[in-house]
Amino acid sequence: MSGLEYGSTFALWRDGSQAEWRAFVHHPFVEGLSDGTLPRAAFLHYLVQDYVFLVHFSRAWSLGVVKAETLDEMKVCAGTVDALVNHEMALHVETCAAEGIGEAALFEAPEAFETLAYTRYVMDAGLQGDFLDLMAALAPCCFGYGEIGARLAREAPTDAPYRTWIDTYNGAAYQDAMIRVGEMIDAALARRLGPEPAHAPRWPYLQQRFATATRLETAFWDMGLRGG
Ligand SMILES: Cc1ncc(C[n+]2csc(CCO)c2C)c(N)n1
Repeated sequence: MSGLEYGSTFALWRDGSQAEWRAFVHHPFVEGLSDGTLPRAAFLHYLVQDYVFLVHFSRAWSLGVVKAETLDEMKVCAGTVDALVNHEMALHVETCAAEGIGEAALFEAPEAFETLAYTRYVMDAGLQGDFLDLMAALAPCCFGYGEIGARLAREAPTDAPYRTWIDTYNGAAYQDAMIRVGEMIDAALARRLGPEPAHAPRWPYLQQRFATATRLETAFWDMGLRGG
């Protein structure tokens, strides 16, 4: 991958956190999704926690609407909230329903510390900081799953047991939405930091937020594996 699929800011952030990024996108949990060796119990444990994660992530994207400075930023953030609460969580609800776990149980699921740490870190980035701090903390989730979905769609066998998960994140709807998020983030940085955002004094702080959120993604996979 050239790293430019989701915009130039993401490419810079990813290059600035290479070790953390690799640990996230090549995690054993991801390789298990690809070759089908991931235990079903680990997948379901992950999926229940991911539902809780998405509830709080929707709140964080809603904060993006509050912190936005342009209508385009509001549109992308509001569109992501809509996609999450009205569409994306359906993958979780349907897969869990097939295993006898209802939506009320999902909503009530006790939150793992890893879920709590990651979602509240992102929320705090947005509350303490501004729109850019929030986007730096949200970016690994968007582009990481986009990258993983695209790679696994190429590498995994067509009849892989976790194909529905893979196809969801490799799907055109998801990939197009992430491209749009990447464009919006590039414009948001240019607007606030000028044409060379990486030279701005606060760039290292944004890079650090991206790195921390990436480490929290890795911890989330670790938590999934322990549930197996
Ligand atoms: C732990 C975890 N990280 C990332 C995603 C993927 N994701 C969650 S919210 C969102 C934004 C727009 O849809 C994306 C891409 C996930 N499901 N679970």
